[in-house]
Amino acid sequence: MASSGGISNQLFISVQLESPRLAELDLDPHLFGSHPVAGSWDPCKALPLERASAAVWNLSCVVPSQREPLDFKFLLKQRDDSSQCIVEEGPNRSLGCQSNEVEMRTAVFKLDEGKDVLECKVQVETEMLSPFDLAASWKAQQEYLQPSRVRGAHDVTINTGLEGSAKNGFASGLELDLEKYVVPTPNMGSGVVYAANLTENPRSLLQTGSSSNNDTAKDIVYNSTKGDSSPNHYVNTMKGATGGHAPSLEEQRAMFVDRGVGSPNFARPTKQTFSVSNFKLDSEAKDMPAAEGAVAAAAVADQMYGPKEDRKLTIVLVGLPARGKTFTAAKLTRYLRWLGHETKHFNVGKYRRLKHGTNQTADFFRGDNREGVEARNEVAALAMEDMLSWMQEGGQVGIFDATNSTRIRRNMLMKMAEGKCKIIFLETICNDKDVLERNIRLKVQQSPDYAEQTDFEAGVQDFKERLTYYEKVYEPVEEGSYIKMIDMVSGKGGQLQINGISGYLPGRIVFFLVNCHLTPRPILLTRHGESMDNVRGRIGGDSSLSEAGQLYSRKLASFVEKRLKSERTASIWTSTLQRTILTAHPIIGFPKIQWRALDEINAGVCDGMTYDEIKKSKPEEYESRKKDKLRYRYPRGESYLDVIQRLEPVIIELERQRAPVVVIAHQAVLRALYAYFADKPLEEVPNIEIPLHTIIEIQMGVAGVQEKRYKLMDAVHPTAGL
Ligand SMILES: Nc1ncnc2c1ncn2[C@@H]1O[C@H](COP(=O)(O)OP(=O)(O)O)[C@@H](O)[C@H]1O
Ligand SMILES: O=P(O)(O)OC[C@H]1O[C@@](CO)(OP(=O)(O)O)[C@@H](O)[C@@H]1O
Repeated sequence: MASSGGISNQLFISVQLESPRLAELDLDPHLFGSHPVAGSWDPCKALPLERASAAVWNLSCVVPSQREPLDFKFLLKQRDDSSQCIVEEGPNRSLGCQSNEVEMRTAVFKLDEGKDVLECKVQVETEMLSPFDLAASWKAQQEYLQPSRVRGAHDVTINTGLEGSAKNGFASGLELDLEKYVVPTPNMGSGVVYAANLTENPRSLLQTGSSSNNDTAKDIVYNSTKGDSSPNHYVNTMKGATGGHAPSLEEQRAMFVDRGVGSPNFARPTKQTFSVSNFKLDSEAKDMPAAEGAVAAAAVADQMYGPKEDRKLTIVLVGLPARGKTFTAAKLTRYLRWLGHETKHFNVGKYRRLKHGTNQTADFFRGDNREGVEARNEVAALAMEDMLSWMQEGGQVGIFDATNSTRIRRNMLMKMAEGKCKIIFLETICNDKDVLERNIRLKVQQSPDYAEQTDFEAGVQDFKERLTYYEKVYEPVEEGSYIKMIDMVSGKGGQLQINGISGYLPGRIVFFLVNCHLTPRPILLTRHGESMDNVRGRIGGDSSLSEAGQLYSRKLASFVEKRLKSERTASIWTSTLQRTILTAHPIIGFPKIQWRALDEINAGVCDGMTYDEIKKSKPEEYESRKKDKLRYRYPRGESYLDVIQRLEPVIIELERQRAPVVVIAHQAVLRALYAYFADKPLEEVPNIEIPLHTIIEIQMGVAGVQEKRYKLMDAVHPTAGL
């Protein structure tokens, strides 16, 4: 199978059927065939062609590249009675699924019990395309509202037309008001938490008790129930944290599995340093990279050849206030943690608030207020010290979040980091007045600095004054290695400039940032409808849907239609397994894209077995998985870590998309995707609850990520494993 970067190519099929008589006879052409996408030879599930002009009907669809040829035929349905089908004469049409082809055989239909013959001109083209090509093609069509072609192929137009649900007996009985289906969210909560509140707690300040105040100190409570007095045991209950999670003990302690990218710790944080000799000596299984392939290979190379300071990385944010520094820092932290890098976000503002209180007026930030400048430099140095100590204890990537807007400040940081870690400056620049105005208002709403300001407009005024003081002394970065994000969110000619960036991890960071944006849109995550294997308690496989699963597919179609009715465009992503394709089938009007990367965790030799059968016939496998479900790899199959690795392109593409996306996938895969959005530690991934017949809506917004859940129906057979 052809693939690029872990994404399998797809066979794009474009069909045209032409006859002036079809419309006269009130006949609608359809296509049905051997693949589930084409209805598995079930005339009820045949794909309708869309009328392009008086005599021409079109259909484009996508099937995964496969070994078996795709057999199909045309059939005609009477417009007012779709149960009356006329199948075309002659042998099945057959498409080899690996190449580009064109077929032109005329379709012949016998009408009126053979007394009349209808001939239609047919053109069938196939082409191998990547999911990216397809998404680009769809986007182009939406933007220009005219047919576009990507590498010569037509647009993706699947299940278009207004028949569909009601006509095919797909009525779902869904309530008009979707709010009726909302259920509580167990994790993220529906409120947005100001990202700075979730950053590292200032251990130097808390340990020495040098806090002079205040609200912030009051809000950081010692979690005595855990009986541990280390600074990591402070639970943040800051104002505004409505349902978001402060890093828990487990999260902070989470055994981050190094997926081996540019860091010295292979299996867990440890004070040991790495050398070629201890690499050889300590190469027992547990010290080896948890993931294999290119990622691990890059890590081995880095570990063996890279100078020590290159293996620790600090991203130092630079920029005027309200330029999205904290927002970007939090997002990058989440991404790197999800990939398995031990990453921490240090926010100097949090240190300032703890040491100097939350009620500082703009005056405190004046460039000629010597006391103010010294106080700010002092807390920056404290945060940097904390970060460097943490790195010495095994941390890999530190994100240092402050304005750092003068050269003197940056020089101080570089000096402190010398010989300890590599520094990359990440400068966020925004010149768009509208975006700035929105950002300023968001900051005054969210920042603990204004929590006690009852007059909102007075807060805005004070913040604007603070901004002008910063502007007076601001020196854009021209030194060292840097990434500049310039007007990336305004949608008007934004760009990313980079200087002196090298190495695997910095490269990934650049790629991630270039794909991020702020366009609000929902991402809907759902498992497929209940499958026959779910009913039998069998894992893996490629079974079709149970009756309950089919009902869910219809409810989901109705939900998508209602939820996305005001959207200009959206896309439906499925895996290449038929339970997700069948679940997507009733959805009309949106392109559907199959991703191999969304296929369920490969259970290898256990595929098709029940958990009980595994326990009885492979007790050692059962026990190993129970002990370490995250790292356990099924023999000839995959581990959760493998799944996360192959999902990275999916995450990047979800970040890049500006339109809503509906992801119909599987339990393990959705656990991994959800963990990214909910910032869950890797150790928790294999046990995250992803119930059947429930939609998890992730709202990507200007203030961060929010979650909402809709339960459309009960799951009959629970399918959580081991
Ligand atoms: N690259 C960016 N450019 C401009 N605004 C951004 C960017 N990224 C995020 N934002 C927006 O800026 C708002 C304020 O961001 P924040 O991170 O608190 O600012 P800062 O830390 O720079 O003071 C965010 O809520 C977000 O909507
Ligand atoms: O990792 P565990 O908890 O076993 O969950 C993953 C399992 O979920 C299942 C259901 O048991 O997913 P799916 O519903 O997509 O079929 C299995 O196929 C898969 O092996």
